Order: sequence, then C-alpha cells, then structure tokens
Amino acid sequence: MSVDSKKIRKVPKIDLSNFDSRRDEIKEQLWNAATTHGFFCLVNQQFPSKSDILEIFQLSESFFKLSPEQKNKTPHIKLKNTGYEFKAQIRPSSTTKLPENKESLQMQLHRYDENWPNEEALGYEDWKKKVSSFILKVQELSMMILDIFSEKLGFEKEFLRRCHDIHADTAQSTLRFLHYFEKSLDVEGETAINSIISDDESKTTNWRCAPHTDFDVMTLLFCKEGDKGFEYCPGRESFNDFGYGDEWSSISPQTGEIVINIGDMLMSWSDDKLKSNFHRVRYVDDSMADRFSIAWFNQANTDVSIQGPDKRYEPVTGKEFIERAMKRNFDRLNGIVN
Ligand SMILES: O=C(O)CCC(=O)C(=O)O
Ligand SMILES: [Fe+2]
Repeated sequence: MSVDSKKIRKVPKIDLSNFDSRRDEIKEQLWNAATTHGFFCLVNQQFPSKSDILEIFQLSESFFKLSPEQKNKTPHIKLKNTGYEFKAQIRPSSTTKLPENKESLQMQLHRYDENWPNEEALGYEDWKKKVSSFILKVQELSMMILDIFSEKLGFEKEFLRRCHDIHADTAQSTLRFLHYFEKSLDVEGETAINSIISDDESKTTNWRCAPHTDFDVMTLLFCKEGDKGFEYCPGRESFNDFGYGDEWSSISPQTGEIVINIGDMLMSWSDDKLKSNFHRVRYVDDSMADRFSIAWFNQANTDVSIQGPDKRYEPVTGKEFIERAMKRNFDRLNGIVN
C-alpha cells in the first residue's frame, strides 16, 4: 500500500460532558467503540481539563530541556518501568533495528521518592506535585471508564478499579513523557530514513514509533494540536505481522482531546471482546519538527489474576502478563520464533 492511500475511518468521538447524568448513554458508546475499533477519542471530559493538559506538556518540556547529565540522574530501570531513556527503544517491527529517534521519561506514582527527576534542577516550582496531580486525574478518568467495562463484562462494578491501585507497591501503571527529535538532529536515523522509504511498508524505516500494540489494559494518549503522523489499524482488523500492508488511518486530535486505545491485557481479560490494536507514528513530509506526546498506560497490579469471565485463556498475574509480553518482544528482536 502506498503511503498516500490511507483509509479514512471515522474515529468514534465520545463526549463525556455531564458524565453522571449521561452515564448510560456514554456506557453504550464506550462499549461500542471498544468492541469494534478498540480506538476512540474522548472529548469534553471534566478532568484532566484542557488547561491541565497544556500544563502537563509544559512540565514535560521543562524536563526534556535539562542537560543530558541532569536527565541521566533519573536513569531508566527496565524492571521498574521508570526513568529516562535516550534513543534506546527498539521495537521488533523495525526492520533496521535502530533505536527510535526519541527520548522518554516514565514515572509511577508509588515510586515518587525513588526515581523521579530532581525538582531543584528543574527549577519549576512543585513540578513533582503537579505531575502527581495530573496522574491522579488521569487515573480517575481511566477508572470511570474501567468501571463501565467491568459492568459490561459482567464483573462487579469496581472490580477492574480495584485491580489498578496506583498507590500500592504492586502498581504497574505508568506515565510516559515522549519527545521525538527533529529529523535533522539524528544523523544515523536520517540516513536510514532517506535510504529506505518504500511502498513496501515492511521495508520502510521512517517511523518515529514503529508499529506495535500496547501490552497494557488501556492507554490514554495526549497529543498537541496540529500534530501529524499518528496512525492506527482499528480493532485487530490487522491480520498480518504488525499491520504491514493493511489499511492504516491517521488521527490528529485537538489539544484537550484524549486518544484511547485498548491494550493486549484488556483484550485477553475480556476474552477478546475488547480489541487491542496496532498503532504507529510516522514522519510525515511536512512535519519533521520535534514532537511531544504523553501516554498514561493503565496496567493491572502485579499480583492481580487476569482471566476473562468466559475463561478463554488460562489465568495469569499482572506481573507474568507483562513479563511474557516483554519476552515476546525480546525474542522477536533476536529472531527467535516461538
Ligand atoms: O507517541 C505517540 O503518539 C504514541 C506512543 C505509543 O504508542 C507508545 O509509546 O506506546
Ligand atoms: Fe503504543
């Protein structure tokens, strides 16, 4: 498929205004979107508000402006899914196996005193408090949605909420600040980008973020207005490896809107009723400038047992689920086929 022949799909937009009085209507819309597209956009949510979202982008940029030395004081700890990494992530779908041209910072609320940036260096008053307050808002919004999925799946209403306790030592949910570099800044990546832009997408290397599904339960993604390059294949419509050759659609949300995708953990937990999906971020011709995005990955606590009401899959703990997903990625990167 050529780069220009994107399928235009209408991403479901779900209006959350007057949530309490409209909850039944919203419930049906969320269920519909999650069981078909697996991908939808929230608008008019009470929190995090547009100003909360604008502020969190400022907080993220203030971190990325620090010197490499300062940023490296919060090192990436893989097993704890926290900290700062620079051009480190290689996704199995990347044909070049070059690290993605980006830096990122991951934070978990329960590790607030363990591996978060140093506030003095940031020179931004209450940076950590403000990031935590954003996490609490994005967590509550996520739980409002998971309560609905709990009910629809036939679990007790707050069942999924209880499985996502971000204050416990067993928490796994993570906030990730992402900064993709301007194309011209990456010499190695640029060579690859210029050398292989192919109609055969499996040979294309011009990804900011190569095709993948998320391991988690549900991801809330914040983008900046006018941002281009985010593409998705809805509802596991994709039947082949990483969605290559499938019909991809692009989405450019407005600031304040929240893009949601269902992850593999919830797909499995719902006996495949809710659809995880492939997504990717490409360099688009007129948008080579740097790009910032923010993702909130909802992941069940390590000690939770994950199994759908129909018991389609064997039970697995939150910890095992993530470990297996990471191992699958590792094996694919190393050419091991399971
Ligand atoms: O940066 C983006 O817009 C998407 C990031 C993403 O999909 C991920 O980190 O899993
Ligand atoms: Fe993702």
